[in-house]
Amino acid sequence: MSATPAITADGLQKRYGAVQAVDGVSLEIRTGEFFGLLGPNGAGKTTTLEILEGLRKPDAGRARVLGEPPWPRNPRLLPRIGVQLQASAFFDRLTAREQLAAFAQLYGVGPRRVEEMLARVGLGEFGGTLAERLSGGQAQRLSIACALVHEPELVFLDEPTTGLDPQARRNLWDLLREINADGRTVVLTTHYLDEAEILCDRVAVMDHGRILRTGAPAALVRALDAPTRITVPAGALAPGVLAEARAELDGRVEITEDEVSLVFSTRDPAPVLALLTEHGALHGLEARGGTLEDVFLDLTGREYRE
Ligand SMILES: Nc1ncnc2c1ncn2[C@@H]1O[C@H](COP(=O)(O)OP(=O)(O)OP(=O)(O)O)[C@@H](O)[C@H]1O
Repeated sequence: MSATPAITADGLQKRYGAVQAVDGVSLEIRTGEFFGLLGPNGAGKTTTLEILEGLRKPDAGRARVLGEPPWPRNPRLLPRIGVQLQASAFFDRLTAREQLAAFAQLYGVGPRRVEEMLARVGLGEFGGTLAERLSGGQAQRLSIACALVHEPELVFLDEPTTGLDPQARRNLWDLLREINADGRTVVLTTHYLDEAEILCDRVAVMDHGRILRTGAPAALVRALDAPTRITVPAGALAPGVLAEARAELDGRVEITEDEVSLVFSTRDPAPVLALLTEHGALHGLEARGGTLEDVFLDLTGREYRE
């Protein structure tokens, strides 16, 4: 990883009428990093991305992308960055191959690269299919191929997996990982917590136009010091044992039971595990630490809604 950041932003602002869409965003994205802007709908992720892509002028603040100002539209940057357009922006009545070839031509890239890219994104057999006939996942792959056809160092992706079924999302995650493993810096926006957690080296958690926290997903979760939830099937402990445990662990462990589950919530799981082991109640045990959902709740005081 090079020491020069791929992107820096300082105090970015953007207002649309009464809406302050971006409200003082500062960030630094390292070269080679897989970076996520994470937040609920309307958090200002797309607007921030568009400023970094050079598609929108900020009202205030300063951005540098690969050492260059992205605005006004900077011709030195265009060959070095890839911007994934929404699938709906495809030209009408073109096949997947023709669509990609049109992008390749814009960048002066030859036809061999078009075939390579089709294969690379798993569309090798669909080159002759009309873009409008592709499935949601295939269309996303084609739009990613269009963003990559000129081999950019830095790729911007705006909610690349929105609307896809779980299998298609997983397949696309594999592709995105490969793109990053090639050495490219990847910046994506997402409102999916699991996606951010699984893919991103670091995320910026956004809400109401501001970045609330930036860090590696695991580090953000750890810093929260959220309790561990240990769950076993309801009835795993006899009522007498449970009553005794409640008395003994009072103040250290919160114990709740409904018809389905017996749940222990604690920052000190050892005595709970010892108790369950002693009573042969480990069958079906699940343990879960905090998640980015807890981080969001902690930062905003409200539940995260995708
Ligand atoms: N062109 C525009 N004109 C007016 N308001 C806009 C425009 N674009 C975005 N907004 C508003 O600015 C705010 C931030 O929008 P933005 O699209 O950046 O958020 P987002 O986090 O990407 O959300 P989403 O996932 O819904 O796209 C929202 O309140 C949105 O309604």
